[in-house]
Amino acid sequence: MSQLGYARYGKDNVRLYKVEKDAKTGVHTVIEQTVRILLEGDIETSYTKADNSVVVATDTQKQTTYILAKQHPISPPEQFAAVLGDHFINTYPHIHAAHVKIIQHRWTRLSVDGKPHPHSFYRDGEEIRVVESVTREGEGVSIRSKIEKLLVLKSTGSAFHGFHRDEYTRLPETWDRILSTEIEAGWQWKLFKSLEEVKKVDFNAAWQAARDITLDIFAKDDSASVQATMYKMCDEILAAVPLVEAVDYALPNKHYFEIDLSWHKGLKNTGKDATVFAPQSDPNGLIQCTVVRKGPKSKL
Ligand SMILES: O=c1[nH]c(=O)c2[nH]c(=O)[nH]c2[nH]1
Repeated sequence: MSQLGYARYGKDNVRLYKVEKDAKTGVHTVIEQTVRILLEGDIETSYTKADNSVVVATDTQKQTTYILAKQHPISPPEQFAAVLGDHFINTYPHIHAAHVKIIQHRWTRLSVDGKPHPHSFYRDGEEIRVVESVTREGEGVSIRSKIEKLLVLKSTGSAFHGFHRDEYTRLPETWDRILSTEIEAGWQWKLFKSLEEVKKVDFNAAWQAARDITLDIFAKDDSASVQATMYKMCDEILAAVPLVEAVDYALPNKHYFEIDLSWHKGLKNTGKDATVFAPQSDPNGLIQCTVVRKGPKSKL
């Protein structure tokens, strides 16, 4: 009558905190992550025959996360994701693939009396660093790194004109508008054949470059559209990180509407006189793209 089409299972929302204490200086470094593990393999009978003998319990996966976090660095998260994936496919012969997602939360060192404090940190925004990896037996590790929830706004230096017009078009052209978005940027690494290959890569430098490029272009570009600005970001990241195969962005266009206040004593608040705006929570534009290195034309 029926058969299992696809299955994977694991532990989600494993919260992890690790501190490194420099014995000489007394300086602590802290990392907080949220980990998801999903395993694939010869696990059909656990669904179809109530056969739990093939189940590596999700609690075991959680305990393993803690143990490997103790035995290995958990930063950069790309490498820890690969360590976890490697463990599951090499420890259990019937497990053939491990999907690992790690969200790294921000703990930024506090400055106190003008000096970096040795053991105090603060959350300087909701931005997260995300890694999604798949370790597949006999193939290697596929890794995608991401920046998410980085909220930015520029109060000028953005235009939108020359767009297609027809009888459905109401939007006026603008040469000066507010541009705000919550940055979601991803970069796909070339397939790594082994954990050893992964360990040689400077993922932190790539993350820093992607973040710097994103913010630099956001601020400096005389933006013709979200589309044109995000393409420049992708292009520069591809140039800066040779091991990256593709860069993608998903940018909501968070609109700020002008408010006509002329009904009140002729108050001027439109066009070049606009200073008070109404931020919109919805709807929002959503502009996405993936940019790859030049080669045979890909489908668009
Ligand atoms: O940068 C933009 N891209 C669009 O596609 C678009 N559409 C729209 O209404 N405003 C904007 N802005």
